[in-house]
Amino acid sequence: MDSKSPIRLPVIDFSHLKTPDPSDRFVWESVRTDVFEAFRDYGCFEASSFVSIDLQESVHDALKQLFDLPLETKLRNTSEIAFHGYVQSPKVPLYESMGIGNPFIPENVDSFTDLMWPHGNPKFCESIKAYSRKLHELDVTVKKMVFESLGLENYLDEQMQSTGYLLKVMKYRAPEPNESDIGLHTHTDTNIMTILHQDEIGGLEIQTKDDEWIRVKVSPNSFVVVAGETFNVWLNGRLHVPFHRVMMTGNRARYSLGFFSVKKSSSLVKAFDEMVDEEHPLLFKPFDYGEFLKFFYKQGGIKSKFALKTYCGNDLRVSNHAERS
Ligand SMILES: O=C(O)CCC(=O)C(=O)O
Ligand SMILES: [Fe+2]
Repeated sequence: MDSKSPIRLPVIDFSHLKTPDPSDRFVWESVRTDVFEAFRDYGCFEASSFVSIDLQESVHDALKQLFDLPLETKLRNTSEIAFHGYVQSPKVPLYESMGIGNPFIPENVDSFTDLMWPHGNPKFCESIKAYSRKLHELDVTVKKMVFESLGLENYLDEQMQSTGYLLKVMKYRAPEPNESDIGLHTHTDTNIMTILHQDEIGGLEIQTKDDEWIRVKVSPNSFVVVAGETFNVWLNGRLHVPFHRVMMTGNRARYSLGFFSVKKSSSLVKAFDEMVDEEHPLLFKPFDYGEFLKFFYKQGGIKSKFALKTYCGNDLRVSNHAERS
């Protein structure tokens, strides 16, 4: 048996939740408990049954069509914001990605589609729009559940106002026989939260608190929801933020998709006051997200494993010592 297969991420069924604010409190509260415990213990979970298999399939067809476009067409997708444009880098030779900012705004998907297909591609456009609406709904639902679990619901609206979104679509080609099988290096996500979906090739691996790697089971109908560093700063360390990576196997290309919620640049990230007390001393000093990203990319971006701790970690030993002296 594969040494990475015995443990599985918690699987949470979202099919009984009709809307983000359901009338059935019992279902809501039981899913909410599962979500919070999964984030606390694993930093992630599989959310099943949130979109239909038909929609998943049409989005995956759309991705293949997109990455099959000629390179010069893909390069038209440019942006000053990291990962919003076309990305291909010798640091991650198997990897290629493109991004659509705030994709639940229909005009943003329209202009991306026009850029790639000047004669139009209504099927691509409509399936990405429908998908983004669902992912946005899942994002809000999960955050509302985590905030409610800690009595922080009053912060939700304010935090949503200062959040931007990125739909990042990714292709990993199969490695040549002499190449490394690393699709994406071990990293944590520095943003608030990420919702991932991978196709049937698989390869996403998540590290547990006990440093064991779990190879995420492929499922056509589920997403992996991953807690990011920013979320953990707000909650002053109450979540686990998992290391993860992509390892390629076999000889077929892998397609995946990530819906990233990101604190807007030039907004302050700091722990909520209620999360800091004697038992939970402040772990991270308040910081500006845009400034942190500049530091992060200077350090080599995705390869710098403990970037946030290095940037703004509160060295408790030092501050305790300072208080004493
Ligand atoms: O492709 C994947 O499944 C993972 C991507 C990822 O972790 C990231 O872009 O941060
Ligand atoms: Fe990631």
